[in-house]
Amino acid sequence: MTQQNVVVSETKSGINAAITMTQKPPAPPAGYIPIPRRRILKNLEINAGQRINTCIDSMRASSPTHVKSTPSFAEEYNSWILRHPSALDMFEQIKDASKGKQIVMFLDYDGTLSPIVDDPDRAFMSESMRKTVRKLARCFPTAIVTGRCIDKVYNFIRLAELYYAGSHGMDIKGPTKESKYNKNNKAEALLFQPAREFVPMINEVYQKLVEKTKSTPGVIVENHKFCASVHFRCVDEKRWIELAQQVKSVLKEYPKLHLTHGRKVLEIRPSIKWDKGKALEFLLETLGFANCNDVFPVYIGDDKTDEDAFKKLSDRGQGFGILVSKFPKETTASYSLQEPNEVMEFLQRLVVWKKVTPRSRSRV
Ligand SMILES: O=P(O)(O)OC[C@H]1O[C@H](O[C@H]2O[C@H](CO)[C@@H](O)[C@H](O)[C@H]2O)[C@H](O)[C@@H](O)[C@@H]1O
Repeated sequence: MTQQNVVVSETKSGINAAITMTQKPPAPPAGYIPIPRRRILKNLEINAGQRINTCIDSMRASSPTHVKSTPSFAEEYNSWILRHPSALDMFEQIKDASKGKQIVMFLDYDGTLSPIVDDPDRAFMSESMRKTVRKLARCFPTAIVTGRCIDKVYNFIRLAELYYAGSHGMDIKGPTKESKYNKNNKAEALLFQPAREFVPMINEVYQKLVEKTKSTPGVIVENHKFCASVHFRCVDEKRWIELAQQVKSVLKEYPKLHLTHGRKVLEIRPSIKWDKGKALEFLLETLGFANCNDVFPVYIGDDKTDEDAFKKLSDRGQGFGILVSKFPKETTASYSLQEPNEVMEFLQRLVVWKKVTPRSRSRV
């Protein structure tokens, strides 16, 4: 396998934070009114408290408790579905919009191809979903874009003909099985890891997180090689503050890492300018669609981290995003599907359409 250049850029905030902690404060300017040290410390405590509260708010937001039968929910849902109609209901329009263009499929895993379950190690994909994705990959170039590390997601999917972008796009690999889209196994050489230098740090943080959170019942910590996850789906809500504090106390030693939130999961990620949106763009370039007008990328995902990819498509003005959700959520995706079963139906319809569409009407 060949390896492409490693591009790593760090956010200023992480570096600044490190400098602030080690440097002596500069001399006060003329007219400077000294603030008592006690008040500064108090303010720092308030800021730290606010940060924990923000973290707790995000943890709650990742697990909304909607009462579907209330009139206000119905009203909110009806207005949302008008803005993000079902991709199944809009299938004819989607077909029309993509005619003559090369569809490229991007699929998130958890909550999109497999239903959300309590134990991340048991998030199995159904056999019918696997068959559908296999057929899909015969019709269109298809990539899995996931927060999980490639090895874990591959164990669930087991389809060698797909592109994989694991660890939130920080680990990109091409198909290992020859297909229509990677003749002569050219794509097999593809390996792109923009956060490679963070692997030892993530390993260290993972071990510290396991140690720090072991007193919190229900917590699961996962090592995804280029990032780590702390699951709180099975942690009693009364202990969320304690858990957020444990995680933050580990992270404060690592200014080059930052925290994001997924579905009942805290994600620890390197502070580099890379996300699922960048991974999508990279894959389109790899497939030869860098400056192409006749490409039609479709990204299906259910989580906050998928928004980076939805936004990328919206910025490019190409294709569209589909959010998998039963509940109204703020999103840049154009369409929606309620659950993995609907995703499967949508993919099956694409396959059937592709098979009956004369060659002249679609690009491949
Ligand atoms: O990008 P994704 O493929 O959606 O991965 C995001 C996270 O997915 C997994 O966690 C989620 O699914 C679990 C199994 O259903 C569920 O228990 C958890 O609450 C969800 O957040 C995965 O375990 C994480 O590491 C991924 O970051």
